[in-house]
Amino acid sequence: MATANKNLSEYDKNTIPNAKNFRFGIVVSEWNGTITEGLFKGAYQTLLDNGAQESNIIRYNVPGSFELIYGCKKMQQNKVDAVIAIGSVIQGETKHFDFVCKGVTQGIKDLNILHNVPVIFCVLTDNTMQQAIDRSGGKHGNKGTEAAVAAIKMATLEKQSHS
Ligand SMILES: Nc1c(NC[C@H](O)[C@H](O)[C@H](O)CO)[nH]c(=O)[nH]c1=O
Ligand SMILES: CC(=O)[C@@H](O)COP(=O)(O)O
Repeated sequence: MATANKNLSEYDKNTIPNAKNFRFGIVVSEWNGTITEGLFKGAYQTLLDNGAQESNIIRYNVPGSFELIYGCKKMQQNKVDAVIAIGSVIQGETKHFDFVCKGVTQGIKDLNILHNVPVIFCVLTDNTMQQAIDRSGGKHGNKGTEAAVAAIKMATLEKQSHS
């Protein structure tokens, strides 16, 4: 289902475990900063809305989405229960968009395989700035909200897998 048919900010609060005992890391790319800050605000507020404590949310900044891989690897070492990787990649004139998107996708996938701390993919890969605006608090909602819900669910899964 395309995002256009599903608002990214909509979720059933009754299906979300309470996050009060979890620690979260959020790694934010500085490229397209107005977009990534919107994504961060959505994710941060959703974590708080579902019981997370401000003192249990750690933020790192990295220059661009490609550096999310290293930043998330370091965040995984912070005794957090889940990591959210936030970036905004927007198509330019060249194929660089393809390499950045593929690189960060593969890198975050690898981190989920190599370490037992889930890393949530909150990286917008848009053709235009308007598409990014629409998905970071605009008409299609906020992918940061979606990512925070995923982070809480995956932190819960990881905890259950040890019990
Ligand atoms: N064009 C975008 C980039 N490019 C920068 C790379 O992510 C990386 O920081 C650079 O290649 C140095 O390693 N990054 C984004 O996040 N968004 C873009 O649209
Ligand atoms: C995703 C990118 O790296 C891209 O925005 C850079 O723009 P360009 O392809 O015009 O160099």
